[in-house]
Amino acid sequence: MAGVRAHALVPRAVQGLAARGHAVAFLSTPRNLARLPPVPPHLSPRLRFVPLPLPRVDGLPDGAESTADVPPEKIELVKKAMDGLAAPLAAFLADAVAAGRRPDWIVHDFCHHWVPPIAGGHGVPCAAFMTVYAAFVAFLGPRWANVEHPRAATEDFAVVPRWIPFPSTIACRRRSEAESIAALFRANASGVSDMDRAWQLFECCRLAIYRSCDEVEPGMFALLTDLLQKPAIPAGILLPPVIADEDGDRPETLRWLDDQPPKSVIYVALGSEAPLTPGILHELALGLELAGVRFLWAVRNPAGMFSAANDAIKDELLPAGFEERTRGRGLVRTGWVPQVAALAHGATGAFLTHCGWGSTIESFACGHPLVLLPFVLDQPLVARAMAEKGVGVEVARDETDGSFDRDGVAAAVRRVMVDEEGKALASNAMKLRELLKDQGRQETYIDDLVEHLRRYRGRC
Ligand SMILES: O=c1ccn([C@@H]2O[C@H](COP(=O)(O)OP(=O)(O)O[C@H]3O[C@H](CO)[C@@H](O)[C@H](O)[C@H]3O)[C@@H](O)[C@H]2O)c(=O)[nH]1
Repeated sequence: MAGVRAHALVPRAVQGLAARGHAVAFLSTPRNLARLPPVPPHLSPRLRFVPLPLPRVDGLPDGAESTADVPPEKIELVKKAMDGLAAPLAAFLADAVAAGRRPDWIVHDFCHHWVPPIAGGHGVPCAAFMTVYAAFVAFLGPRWANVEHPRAATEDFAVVPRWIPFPSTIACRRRSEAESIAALFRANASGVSDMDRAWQLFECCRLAIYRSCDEVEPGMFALLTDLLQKPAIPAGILLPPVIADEDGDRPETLRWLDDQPPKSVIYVALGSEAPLTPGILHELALGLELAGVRFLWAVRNPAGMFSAANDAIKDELLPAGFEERTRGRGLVRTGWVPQVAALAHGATGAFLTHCGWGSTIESFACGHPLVLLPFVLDQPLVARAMAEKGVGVEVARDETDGSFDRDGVAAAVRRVMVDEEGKALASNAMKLRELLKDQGRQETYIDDLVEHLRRYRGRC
């Protein structure tokens, strides 16, 4: 499990298994492991992080190990480099088996289609862990459904797939959205299409685990079980805990929030994979300026979130004079921002999000109304679902080319933060929070997952 996904998931999912008495080895690359929260001492006897150095591939910047470290056009190179971990994983597994420590399961990310054959050679079953919106997996569909109903043109992704048996609005609305999904079906610089990775995985794994739950996506797991012909297990929303003081040092972003009035700030972040151009960042900046509200903006450096010289690059990313004109009511940060803690802060009142599934889930915990600015993959489908739930409004876009402008940003931000409509959105978001805040209920999803792992371990 690479990068930002692991950062969000390790505390609840992996620690949740260790807390139930299971020994867990968490394999990832050194830099991704270093970004993870430390293992609590009471779990350290059962949970260990195992670093597998990432092989070099041409064109991948030094030190890049996750999608957050590279611009969108290099994301496939991260997958290609990750594919080079097949031999180290095989060696790790062979050693474990030889030492009498054969794992009961390997649980892995969607893109590692090479894991099940290696695991199968040692008689170890695999489970795929899907961190995207589960409905998106149903929208993509299994291989057999795509063979029966081929989707060749981008227009084919603008309609609800025939294999969704109940009334649904799940379809792309704009050409740019459909194009990003159609691209998943084509071979890319990693040498394998994303759909081939996912399909090979589904065909070989025994279970598919989803970061979701019935309260958020009712009916979806029965459909996925049916479509993919293997149990679809919701693991719950796996909210990471709020860590506000890292090593006792309160981050500057949180100190800035401490000085703002309650619920006055919109937190702005667009995740790690949205294809951001200077034009997009400028319109977003000018829209925030026009909206006239307080904001905390975690800007992803297009060169990679962890690039050095993060602050120097702001001059290139932002419109001239933007920071001076918004000083006092806005803060822009280009490095890592503790998003979960920023969202949970009392000064934050709304979230402008790209609708990545991780960010969307994190918003549920705080009951924030959303300004929806989706770009690619599952994000447009998540945005539509959030708008249908009445918890957010989407930034207006040109229906043909998908572009947006500062006026659209300002209008959506004001609808959520200033206008009367914002109160209804906030109230709906709080209702959703109430539905999901039952930690006992969320823990039963992990208990059910453990039960499934037990039950399906011996089956072929
Ligand atoms: O400065 C930062 C930047 C990110 N994060 C965290 O990083 C994660 C970002 O995840 P997400 O919101 O899912 O965004 P992406 O990284 O863009 O997610 C990719 O993967 C998701 C599934 O895992 C998909 O839903 C998205 O479409 C795809 O872009 C979240 O937990 C954030 O809290 C921080 O804490 N601080």
